[in-house]
Amino acid sequence: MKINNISDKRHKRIVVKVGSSTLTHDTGKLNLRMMDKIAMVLSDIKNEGTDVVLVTSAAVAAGVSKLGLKERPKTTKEKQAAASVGQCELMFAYDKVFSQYNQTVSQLLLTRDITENPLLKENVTNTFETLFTYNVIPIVNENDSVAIEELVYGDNDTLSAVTAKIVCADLLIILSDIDGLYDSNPQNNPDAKLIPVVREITEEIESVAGGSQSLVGTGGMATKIAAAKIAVASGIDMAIVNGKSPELIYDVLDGKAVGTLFLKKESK
Ligand SMILES: Nc1ncnc2c1ncn2[C@@H]1O[C@H](COP(=O)(O)OP(=O)(O)O)[C@@H](O)[C@H]1O
Ligand SMILES: N[C@@H](CCC(=O)OP(=O)(O)O)C(=O)O
Repeated sequence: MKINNISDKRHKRIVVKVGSSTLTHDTGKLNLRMMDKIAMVLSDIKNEGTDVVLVTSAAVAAGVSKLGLKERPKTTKEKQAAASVGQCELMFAYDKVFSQYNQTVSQLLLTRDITENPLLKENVTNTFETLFTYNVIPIVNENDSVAIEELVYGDNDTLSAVTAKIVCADLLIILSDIDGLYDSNPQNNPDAKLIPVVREITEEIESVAGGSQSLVGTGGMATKIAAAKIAVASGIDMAIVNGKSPELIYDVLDGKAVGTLFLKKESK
């Protein structure tokens, strides 16, 4: 069933965000099979002629594992150091999996306040646009050594919406550890029901979106709603789907009823 007009136009540019819980095993180590699946789908979509940006988390998780730490650090400086180690590991793994599909990737470490500084915004925009002309898939994470606030609150969801706004994407897809937004947190309520389409982000929608309960994820649904607000206000549709099946990205592009879709103002 087609639930939206997303598939009526060809997508010129999409941003896909994937969180730490999707990218790591319960052991805390990187889930390489998952990274491979994501690389395959995104490379395929790129081959169709759509510009793709990947916003990724999991630098801290990868660093914790590589440093052999027993648990995720509590202090900001330890998280920053772990992210610094883990970001190398993460990009090394992405470079390898994307190379299998003949795709060149690049790394951009951003802070979400870049839109507030015209010079920084112009520099970042120029970098993205030039990378697109080279047919590169840019891979974005927070600059965790610089953006202390974001590391503390852990919120790559907002950064993905800011990125989608900067590159003027048509669509932002957030891959989560859950099927989408429910009318209450399914971890606490087994009767919770999936909300397939959100046409307006009301107070009621905001009130059902809680925090994260995972050991590695941080933002929960609350930060995804914050991201959706930025996206829809910027004329960008946003979808939340389960990251366990990256093939769902094709379904979103085809306008099928998967996950939760937040419609931009003009689509209502
Ligand atoms: N209303 C809700 N619907 C769905 N998930 C919710 C809701 N409220 C809170 N959550 C929590 O948000 C989590 C998803 O966010 P998060 O833990 O940050 O993972 P990820 O980084 O994979 O997106 C869910 O697993 C769930 O525990
Ligand atoms: N930027 C950091 C933290 C971001 C974070 O935890 O976000 P998420 O996993 O999407 O809730 C990292 O890469 O580990």
